[in-house]
Amino acid sequence: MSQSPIIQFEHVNFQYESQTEPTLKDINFTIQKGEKVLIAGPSGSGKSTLGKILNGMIPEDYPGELSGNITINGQSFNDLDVFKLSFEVGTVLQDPDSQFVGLTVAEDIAFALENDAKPQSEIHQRVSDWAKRLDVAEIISNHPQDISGGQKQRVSLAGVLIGDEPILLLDEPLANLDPAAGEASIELLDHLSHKEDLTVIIIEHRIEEVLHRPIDRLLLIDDGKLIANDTPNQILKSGVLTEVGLREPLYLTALRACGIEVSELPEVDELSKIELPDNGTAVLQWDVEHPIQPNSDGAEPLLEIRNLQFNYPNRSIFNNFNLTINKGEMVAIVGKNGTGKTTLSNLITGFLHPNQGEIKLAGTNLDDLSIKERAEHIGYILQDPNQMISKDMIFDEVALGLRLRGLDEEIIKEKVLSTLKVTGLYPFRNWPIRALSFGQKKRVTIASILVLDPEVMILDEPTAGQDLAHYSEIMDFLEELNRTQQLTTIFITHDMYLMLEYADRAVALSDGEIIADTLPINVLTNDDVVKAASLTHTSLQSLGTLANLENPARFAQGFVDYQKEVRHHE
Ligand SMILES: Nc1ncnc2c1ncn2[C@@H]1O[C@H](COP(=O)(O)OP(=O)(O)OP(=O)(O)O)[C@@H](O)[C@H]1O
Ligand SMILES: Nc1ncnc2c1ncn2[C@@H]1O[C@H](COP(=O)(O)OP(=O)(O)OP(=O)(O)O)[C@@H](O)[C@H]1O
Repeated sequence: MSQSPIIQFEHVNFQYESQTEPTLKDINFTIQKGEKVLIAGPSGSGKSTLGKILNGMIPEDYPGELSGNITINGQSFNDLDVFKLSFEVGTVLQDPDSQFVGLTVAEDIAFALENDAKPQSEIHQRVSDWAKRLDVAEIISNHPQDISGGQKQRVSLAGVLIGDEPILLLDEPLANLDPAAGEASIELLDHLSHKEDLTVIIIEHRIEEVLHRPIDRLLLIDDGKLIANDTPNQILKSGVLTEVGLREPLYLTALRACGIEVSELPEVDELSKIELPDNGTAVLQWDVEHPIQPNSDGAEPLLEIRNLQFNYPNRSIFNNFNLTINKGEMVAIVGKNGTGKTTLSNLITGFLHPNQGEIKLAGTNLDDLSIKERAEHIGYILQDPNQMISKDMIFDEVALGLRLRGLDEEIIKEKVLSTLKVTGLYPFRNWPIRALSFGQKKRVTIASILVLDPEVMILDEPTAGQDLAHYSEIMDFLEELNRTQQLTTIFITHDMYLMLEYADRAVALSDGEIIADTLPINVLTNDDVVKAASLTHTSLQSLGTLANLENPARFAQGFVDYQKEVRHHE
């Protein structure tokens, strides 16, 4: 890494036109050429706002008051417009949908090169190389809307990496990727940054996943201020991440729970660098003292899928698929990007129709119900909140379904406000939705379904883009509904901790087939399933292995359960 600044912020403030307070306050930092920097911070702290300044969307698309000095690759920000900046900064946005310009995946990946008027043969070659590297070659002719969420993320990554800009900015690049693909992307970025002197800036909540490969520096933002700017090692030791409501790597939380003084260990930013005091006796002792509680199962079938067959015009997804979800269960559906999880949800909610087979809810064949009637019973939260939102104001969005049901306005108000409270949105009740961060928008969509009291909730990646505090708030709330009202909950997730923490059953899919249907922990103990479903082991398991425990996976589950217990008592 050469010591020459590529990005410099001096006393930068930014206030959106519609806000009364600045969103970024006196931000100062320098990023050197070739550095790999992680920007983290709670939801709504201003991370994406900072990203939007870097790529010129602020002030171009989001007007407001920007002050201070910014230099990018030796040029003053004042001399750079969005067009000029696009040669300096390649961006992968948080919401890949808003970035697609081509009619096919291939066109989309090629866009930057077409713009540079590169020869067609070179474009072809490079598109096909990048498509292979990001595992999207198979869907290269699809329309960008006709691919899965994780595939969209990979396509936008390919479309940016192909452009060769000196600075790469990625806003939540891991949000929709399956765990194995997430690791692969981080490895790819690491490889590129070593080889090509590329400066990489990653905005992410998922700190542990980003630290899968070394990061030079971590910038921590809280409430619009830069509160830490240091090596990951120093920041992790300080414990500041949990103080601002972010999730530190779980192996560190586990070490602290075992009574090990993390701040006294020399290097903690990789589990493999940690030398456990007394050969891990403290971990062993903790493990013995915390046996896991067996789950009780009550089996009253609620949702029954029988002999389901479904294909898209050019692709078969399900062939004789069978699954029963029982009343009151909290089920996680996990598996590789593009394996059919969202398709399955769309078949249940009626947005798609099976070619063969049937889906029943409490004995009623869902084919007999319209989408609207199904929606009375089954709430569906999409991966991308922007696809669900139709109103300008938060209150109106959450009230929409109740108004369609013709309820009295007083009752609507009461229900909406109480739902806004439990979803943590009450302070924003009079805000326009466009002034919310991505994570906050996601909560609005959850609120707008919860307010309708469904019997089954299907959530596609409920916690993607959420910081730990909001993630726990939403999931604890769903869990409480599940416990007290027996609300059957199915969630699709790529987050292995989420699965361990909240699901009482996990269904792992691969190529449209169920390859495991068992307790979450059993999914992670079976190496064949982990591989086929593109999952990863958790660092808690690796810590268990490091401490020579007999059953490291059981330790992981024990610790996750323990943490939840502790949180409930706080
Ligand atoms: N278009 C906008 N207009 C007005 N205010 C906005 C706009 N976008 C964001 N904000 C304000 O800036 C704050 C920070 O938003 P930003 O998207 O930068 O947060 P973030 O840290 O990236 O959050 P998340 O992790 O949830 O995506 C929001 O809470 C909101 O107050
Ligand atoms: N409208 C469509 N037309 C054709 N193929 C589609 C369409 N929608 C999805 N596909 C393909 O069907 C497969 C399953 O997609 P689906 O969205 O169900 O996957 P997923 O398991 O939810 O993935 P992810 O984890 O990335 O969200 C993918 O290979 C995708 O490219």
